[in-house]
Amino acid sequence: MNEEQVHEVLSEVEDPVLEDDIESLGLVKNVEMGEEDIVSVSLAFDAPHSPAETMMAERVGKVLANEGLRPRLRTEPPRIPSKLRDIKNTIAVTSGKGGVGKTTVAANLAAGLDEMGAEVGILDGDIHGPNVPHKMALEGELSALDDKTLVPPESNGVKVMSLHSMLPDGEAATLRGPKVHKVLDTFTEEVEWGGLDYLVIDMPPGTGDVPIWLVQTLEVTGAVVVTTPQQVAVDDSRRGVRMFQEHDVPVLGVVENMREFRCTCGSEYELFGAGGGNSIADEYDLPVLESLPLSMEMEGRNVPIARDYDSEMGDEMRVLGATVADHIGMVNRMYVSRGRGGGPLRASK
Ligand SMILES: Nc1ncnc2c1ncn2[C@@H]1O[C@H](COP(=O)(O)OP(=O)(O)OP(=O)(O)O)[C@@H](O)[C@H]1O
Repeated sequence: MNEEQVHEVLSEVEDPVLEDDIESLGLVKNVEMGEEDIVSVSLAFDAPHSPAETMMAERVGKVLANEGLRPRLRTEPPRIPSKLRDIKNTIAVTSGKGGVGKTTVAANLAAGLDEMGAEVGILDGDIHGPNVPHKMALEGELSALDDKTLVPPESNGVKVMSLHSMLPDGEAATLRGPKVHKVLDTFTEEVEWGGLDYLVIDMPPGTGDVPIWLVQTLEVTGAVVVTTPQQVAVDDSRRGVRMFQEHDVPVLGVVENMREFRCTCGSEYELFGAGGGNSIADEYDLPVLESLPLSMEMEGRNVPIARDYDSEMGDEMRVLGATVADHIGMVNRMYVSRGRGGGPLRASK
């Protein structure tokens, strides 16, 4: 079999999200026949552990094996330029309003992706109220390799970079002007992440100077917008969606948090109304990535519930990790096949 025939065989593999075959989408970057029926195929996949990309890679392996070939698969990143060294994908988690669970979702997204086997970091971009360390029990402290390189502490394998680790308690809230910019520069230039599949950024709430600086400076792969069902939270989230769209950052979808109160007695109550997540998702043609209950299990936790395999909420947070990875993969593959911003971001599920 020659390389052209291999390409033909590969056109049997469908991308279930983009609804076309991987050859037509331009996702097969290179095919090389080697000795003893070994065929090396390089695919433009860059969302490690995404269920959709894992499934497509398995299918590629299968169709080639059916032809008597011995496939060796490689992935070739789509090369969306990144300001941060060694980071494949950056995911901004944002909310229009404080207190809706943005940090909780960011911490659990990071933990959920880590549970899938990915290399993950989290950047606490909420510099005036850095809360990430409280939600992720840290092992060790921030250390320095030299005067220009900081090594973040870890939480169960997730690297955590927060202003909280750099400043005495309470000092972050008083940072102003040039000092804020110095801190932001440190975050982007001096942290040794050591090769990540995903960096989750817990964005400051709202659409002020700092979030806009982060969006402009870090080449964000995709954004997740967290809202509660109330109308005020939804109104504020709209501004968040628009901020990302204005800076050409794909919004992956909406997470609706505190949808209803789930009591340990088994009953459910809609304390904050209903439908907020759906209304913003419909308005901007975005998917609802996950709809999470208000759960008593979240009380006083310092380890993300995504680590807990006995909890229903833990299952939901891990599903969120897989869904977000799939949407990041979709953004990257769309970038390869249609160019950035080339089409609506709704997965066909
Ligand atoms: N689904 C949930 N069920 C119960 N409690 C929750 C849920 N999500 C978040 N919380 C709790 O709500 C509080 C606010 O959450 P969190 O700090 O994540 O919000 P935030 O949007 O990041 O707020 P801020 O803008 O103040 O940083 C925390 O005490 C958190 O434990």
